[in-house]
Amino acid sequence: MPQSADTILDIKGLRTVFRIRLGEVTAVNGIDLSVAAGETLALVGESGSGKSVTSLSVMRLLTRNIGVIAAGSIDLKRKDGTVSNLVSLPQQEMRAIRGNDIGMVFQEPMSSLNPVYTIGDQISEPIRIHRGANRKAAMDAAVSLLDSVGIPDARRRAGQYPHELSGGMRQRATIAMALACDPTLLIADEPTTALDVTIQAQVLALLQRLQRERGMAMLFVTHNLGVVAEIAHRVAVMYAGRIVETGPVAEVFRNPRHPYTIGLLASMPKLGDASRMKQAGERLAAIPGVVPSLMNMPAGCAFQPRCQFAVDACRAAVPPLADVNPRHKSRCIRWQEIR
Ligand SMILES: Nc1ncnc2c1ncn2[C@@H]1O[C@H](COP(=O)(O)OP(=O)(O)OP(=O)(O)O)[C@@H](O)[C@H]1O
Ligand code: NI
Repeated sequence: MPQSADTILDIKGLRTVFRIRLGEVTAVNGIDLSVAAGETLALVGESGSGKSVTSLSVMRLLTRNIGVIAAGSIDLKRKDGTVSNLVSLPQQEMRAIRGNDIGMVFQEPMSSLNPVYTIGDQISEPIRIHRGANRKAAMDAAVSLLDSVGIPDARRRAGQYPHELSGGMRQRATIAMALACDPTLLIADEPTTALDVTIQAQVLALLQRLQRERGMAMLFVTHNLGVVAEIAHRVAVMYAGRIVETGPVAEVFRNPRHPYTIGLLASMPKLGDASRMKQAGERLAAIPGVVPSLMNMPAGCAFQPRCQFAVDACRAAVPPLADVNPRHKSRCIRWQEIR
């Protein structure tokens, strides 16, 4: 499918490997993904499927000398309209892109916040660096950002240190920090997983509102299909480093065409049942069997040992990503038969 003019992130053939003592593991094994302006793409899958390694590859935050992008391209349309292939940029240029063209929100807000600086100083810092604003103007911008992410009494909060804020308020502050320079792309990796259930819903709603208002592209990593249904336009389901199904959220949920997606959906708690939604990660174990070890992958389709539909051909070769329709793809040779 041709890329639309407003494609912000365009990943092609990405392969990311880890060179560890026992050898090499391929955590991301040739994935294609694109996210347009104004669109949220969710990456979903069980623990270890390669979601975070994908987002770390885009941010070029892989552990140096251990995690390596071995193949593929990651084109990012930047704020000035130019397109850069992030794979080939030196780290020095990536530092100018992170926090400027790409905003980042992680699971644990304290991983983004420095405990020894006030919230206001931390949010105004990128504004001073990337925009060249003076101290006063940058602080005013930080306070207005804190206000826009729903932090009450923003001026006073800006003068406080991270430990003086609740977990939910801290995550709102990191979101404000991520948005400080008006990024074209927001990458959120499990941004609500560490929060209380009621706070989770509020932070999700906040991210959704900000994504819409700012027309950003958002890459949203989660293991929770309930969250996908709430926030994303399109979904890519990952399994053992590959995308096994992708398409518009409504269509994939209504008409899943990969046995793994069908299993995930079957083990998903009912929507709106917040306390059970939080347990969705554990409940994915409702699919019999376990995710294969990347060091010891099964022959053919990686899901075949757990699949009730598997036939000999599934063990013979890795299935290609087949077109269910131009927007909906499944990496299952039996996609037409399964229900
Ligand atoms: N620093 C590392 N060193 C070696 N291998 C790694 C490293 N980080 C990730 N991996 C490998 O990559 C695989 C995928 O990890 P990743 O963090 O992307 O999973 P994930 O889908 O984000 O799972 P989770 O839902 O638990 O966050 C891991 O199972 C592991 O084999
Ligand atoms: Ni992860």
